[in-house]
Amino acid sequence: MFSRAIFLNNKSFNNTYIINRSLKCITNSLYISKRVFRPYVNYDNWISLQKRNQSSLSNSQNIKYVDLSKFPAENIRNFSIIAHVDHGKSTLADRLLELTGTISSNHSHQQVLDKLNVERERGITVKAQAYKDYLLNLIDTPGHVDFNYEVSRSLVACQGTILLVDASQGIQAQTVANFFLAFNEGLTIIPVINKIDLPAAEPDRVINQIESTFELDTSDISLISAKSGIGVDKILPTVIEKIPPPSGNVNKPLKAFLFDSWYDTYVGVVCLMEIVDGKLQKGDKIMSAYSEKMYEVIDIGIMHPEQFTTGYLHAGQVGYVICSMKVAAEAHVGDTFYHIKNPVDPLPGFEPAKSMVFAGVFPIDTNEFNRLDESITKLTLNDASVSLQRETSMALGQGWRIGFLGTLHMDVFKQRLEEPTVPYRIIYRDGTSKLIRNPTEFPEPMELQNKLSELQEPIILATIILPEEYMGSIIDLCGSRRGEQLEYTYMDESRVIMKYSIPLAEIVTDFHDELKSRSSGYASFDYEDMGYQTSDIVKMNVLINKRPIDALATILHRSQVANVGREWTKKLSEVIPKQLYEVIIQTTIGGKVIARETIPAMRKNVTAKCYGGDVTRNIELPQKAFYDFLSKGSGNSKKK
Ligand SMILES: Nc1nc2c(ncn2[C@@H]2O[C@H](COP(=O)(O)OP(=O)(O)OP(=O)(O)O)[C@@H](O)[C@H]2O)c(=O)[nH]1
Repeated sequence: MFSRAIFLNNKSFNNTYIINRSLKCITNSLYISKRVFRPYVNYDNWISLQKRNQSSLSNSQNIKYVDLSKFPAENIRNFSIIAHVDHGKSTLADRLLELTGTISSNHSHQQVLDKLNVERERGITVKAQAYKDYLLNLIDTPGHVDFNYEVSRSLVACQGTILLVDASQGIQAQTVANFFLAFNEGLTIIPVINKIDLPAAEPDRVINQIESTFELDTSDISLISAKSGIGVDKILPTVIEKIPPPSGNVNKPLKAFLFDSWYDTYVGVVCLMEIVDGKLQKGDKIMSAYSEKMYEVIDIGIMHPEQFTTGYLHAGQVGYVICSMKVAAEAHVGDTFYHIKNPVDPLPGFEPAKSMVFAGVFPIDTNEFNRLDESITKLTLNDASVSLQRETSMALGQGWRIGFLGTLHMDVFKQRLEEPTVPYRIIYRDGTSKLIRNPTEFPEPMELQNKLSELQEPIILATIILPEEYMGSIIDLCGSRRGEQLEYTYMDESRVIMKYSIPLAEIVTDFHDELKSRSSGYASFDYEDMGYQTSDIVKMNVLINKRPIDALATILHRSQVANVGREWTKKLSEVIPKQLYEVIIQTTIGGKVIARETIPAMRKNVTAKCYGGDVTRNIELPQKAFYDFLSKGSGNSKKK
């Protein structure tokens, strides 16, 4: 397994692995392709796509000229499509763009928007379409729960949304989550049932679900097949009729709302903004309400579907803005921009991005550090929501601790990372608190005793939708992950929605896979942040001949200590080769030994000598033993 390589920035780094929790679990291999290297670059920006696939995109003659002055606010509709994964959002978007002539109906285009599925998970784009006398801005939203905040911000830029539901699958967990995000933003929600061409389609059943779950009016619901085009022509007239125009005032001071950005190698950071009030034009000097940094607008226009310069955007319009922003990290989703001489109150709801899942990354060959460092730094340049910290481990040398918004976000960086960490919170008696993302930051026993008030861990609210016959098995699963059932309701005669509160640490690994396998793929899952909750968490140390191995320390719930402790000592005893002296492996909590294994010495006489003196002096735990230990799946041991 050590022969595999990862590729960052298209360069090969042999023997480089991504390792969770500093060292507890090494994955089989890490393959970061060039494509994943820019994970959240928005490839719906077709300039990027053209570079990748010239033949299918050489239709620039199809781009129509758009004169923005012809579209007063009442003729603008800003809308989005929200759906569970695979319910047909991209196919419908393609179809709508074809209908308006924004892209050709040439089949080579089909699913162009979907070619980079991983990247698309977070892709938020605006594709402006001129349709009759209307300018329709289709604002694409990320499809995954990790980006709930990003979804909610991109919905802020819309006045309405199409809630797309697959006619054969019905309402799924992300349909529910996305519905409530749109509902909470006060958007007009237009339900649409897709895939009616499928033999398994049950539109009547899905209509019932939509009525009972969301209480939406379905009297004139559109039944469509985005794939074949059936019924799609009715959608845009419904959008124009039902969704209100934006209500901004062009005469008020500028208020521009940033809801997405990406990094373009040629032009730097491209921001997507909605002009809530006022007018923004090329050459204007603007300021971020969050960072108070100043920028000058270099280019501005709409996505049609490529960047199409208009020189200005006014109230109600949505488009791209290129200003003198150097790195994506300066573009904060939800931030408000104003003219430097005319500050305004920022729009409510802004939250700086917060990482919830952390992974340690170390090169096996330390000579690769600089090259890997360069590539990882570039990665964070492109993705404002990745956080990066240098980390040094005694066992592994220099590496990085990379923070992600959630598990999918991390998956883009790394296809499968077995056991990432979550941030825990320490509350001190004096009322102060601290977040810890790394077991090395966990307070020492003395500090715990003298200063600590409580320890807390992040909790999520899980929404699981499943056929009733799998309830027992999923209830068992949630129970084994310290989940607490909050409610369950029947969506129709055979499908159930269950709500659970579960510690985030319990779902970041294989929860989703396990849910799928226990329900034969029928259960769907979505989650939202529920904040922190008091928890009996402890730090477990691993000692080799009495010396703690920092990279193997872990934070876990007290209920898991006995099992994990025993399993780890056993696994380590299997992978550490015999030495000239006896090797003692222990797992401890606050000095108390949980489990112990002994590897006998190769030769008795040497053992006696070493063991009698400084037991730590001669220990040279080979790195390979660590990797073997980790690759044996230590990370999953908690779950067994
Ligand atoms: N039979 C049928 N298949 C469809 C229809 N619409 C989409 N599909 C197929 O469903 C699959 C998922 O469609 P996408 O448009 O990629 O779905 P999506 O919601 O964008 O998926 P994500 O990008 O993963 O969020 C693709 O294989 C489509 O070809 C339809 O109306 N009928």
